[in-house]
Amino acid sequence: MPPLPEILAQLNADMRATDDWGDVAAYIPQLASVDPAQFGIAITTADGEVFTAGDADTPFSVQSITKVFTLAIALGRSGDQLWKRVGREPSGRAFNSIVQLEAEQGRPRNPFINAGAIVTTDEVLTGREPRETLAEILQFVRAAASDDDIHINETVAASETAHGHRNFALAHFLASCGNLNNPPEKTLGTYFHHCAIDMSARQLAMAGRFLIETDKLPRMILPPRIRRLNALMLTCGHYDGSGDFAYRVGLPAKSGVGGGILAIVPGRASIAVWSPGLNRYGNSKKGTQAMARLAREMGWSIF
Ligand SMILES: NC(=O)CC[C@H](N)C(=O)O
Repeated sequence: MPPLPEILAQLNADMRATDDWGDVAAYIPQLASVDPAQFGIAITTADGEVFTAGDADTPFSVQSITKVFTLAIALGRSGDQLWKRVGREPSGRAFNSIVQLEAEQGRPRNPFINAGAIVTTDEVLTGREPRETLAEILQFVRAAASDDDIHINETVAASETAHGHRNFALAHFLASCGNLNNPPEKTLGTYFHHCAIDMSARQLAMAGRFLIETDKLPRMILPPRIRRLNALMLTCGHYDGSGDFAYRVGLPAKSGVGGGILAIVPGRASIAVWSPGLNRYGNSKKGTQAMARLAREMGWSIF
């Protein structure tokens, strides 16, 4: 097998060789105006090595990938009590589905679809102000990445709020079912802001290290919880494309509508890939292709 830097350089070249980049998210202008023809990848290993290729230092909107960090904090705060409010089954529906939430009386299917992440955000927010909650989330992400240069993009957050009709519908429905502790506007404001964190692929791969489960790195959460977060990423991390991603790649992973994907190779590595064009499930098109090839070439599938 060629060394990892060579594999990444070849992957980067091959991803750029075709122009089927997919379509960027169009629901807010800040994402709609991103050039789809970009690709970056970063890998951090349990041994502390970092490998990158392509646009690995370009910041992008991590969006739903922050749901992993919020869930880790919510579980740290509330433990298994959280599961009274949100389930842990794959949704088989779009990430912003309204119909499923009604059919299931306001208990979202899992913490990685929008309704579920609104609930975990609400849980972390309970008893605090949005400012403190966002500071806690940012602090967690920065500590995980060993990098203080990670920030919330206020323009993206404002735009999410201005265009967030569907998320408002989900939050109000949750409130009507008694599954929101805070006013919908307050919880959503916090949710929109943590989704609006910008990171590069390098920063995201670094931030994912706490999910690797190894004695070689500082521990941020307990091993049983790491395993459970990984299980949820595998089964629910790509919305209604989760089965397809598990089939093609075979790694626990979480995607965001900004075109990022964070994948974990248990015991070995954290991988972040970014390419803003999306496939029909709203997951990065080239990012998924690249992950599939990398996992195959490195023999990294967990199966
Ligand atoms: N899939 C995503 O990344 C969705 C996150 C986005 N902020 C939303 O709420 O719609």
